[in-house]
Amino acid sequence: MTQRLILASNNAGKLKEFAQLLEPIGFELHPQGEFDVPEAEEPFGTFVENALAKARHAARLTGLPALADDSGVCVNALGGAPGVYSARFAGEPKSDARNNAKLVADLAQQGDKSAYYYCVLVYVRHADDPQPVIADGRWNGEIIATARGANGFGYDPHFLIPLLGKTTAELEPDVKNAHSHRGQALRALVEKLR
Ligand SMILES: O=c1nc[nH]c2c1ncn2[C@H]1C[C@H](O)[C@@H](COP(=O)(O)OP(=O)(O)OP(=O)(O)O)O1
Ligand SMILES: [Mg+2]
Repeated sequence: MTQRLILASNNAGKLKEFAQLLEPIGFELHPQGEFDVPEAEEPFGTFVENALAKARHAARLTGLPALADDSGVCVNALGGAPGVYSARFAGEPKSDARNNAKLVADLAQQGDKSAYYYCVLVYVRHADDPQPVIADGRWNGEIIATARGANGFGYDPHFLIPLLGKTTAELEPDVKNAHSHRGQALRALVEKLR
C-alpha cells in the first residue's frame, strides 16, 4: 500500500533525493508547495527544533503526515559554522553561490579543511503528534576551494569525500544517497516507522 507523505521542504535538491529514496519503498511524496504551504520559520539554534517546526507546520496546513529535513555543513576550523545557519550563511536571500563563496573565503587561511554534513529528519503523523519520529545522520568530508561536479545542490561542489576521491556533486545520485547524511538518516527513520 502506498502511503501519502508531505515533504515539508521547498528545496528541490532535497525533494529529488527523498523521491529516489522513498518512492521505491511505497511512499507517495508530495512537496508542501503542491499544497501552497509557505516556507516555515526556522528560528531555532538546533537542527532538531527547526525540523520539528517545519514538520508540524506542513502537517497543520495539509492535514497529512509530514516529513521535514533540517541539515547543514559543519566546518571544524569554524567552530561548527555555518551549521544550523547553512542556508543563510551569506545572508538573505538564500544563495548557494554566495554561501559557497563565503565558505571558501572564510577557510582560505585555515589549514584544517575538515567538515561534515549533518541532517535531522522529523516525521509527524499529524501536527500535534506527541511522539515525533526523529533520526539523524552525519557524513565526513573536507571543503575544497575549487568547485567540482554538477550534481546535487547547496555545498556539494565544494564538499570532497577523500575516500571516494570525488566531491558530492560528482557522485551519481544513487551513490550520494547510499552514503549521505540524508540517506543515513532516512534509512534509520524508516526502520523506526515499521
Ligand atoms: O546534501 C547536501 N548537499 C549540499 N548542501 C546541503 C546538503 N544538505 C544540506 N545542505 C545545505 C544546503 C543549505 O544551505 C542547508 C540546508 O538548510 P535547510 O534549512 O535545512 O534547507 P533549505 O532552507 O534549503 O530548505 P527547507 O528548509 O525548505 O527544507 O545545508
Ligand atoms: Mg530552510
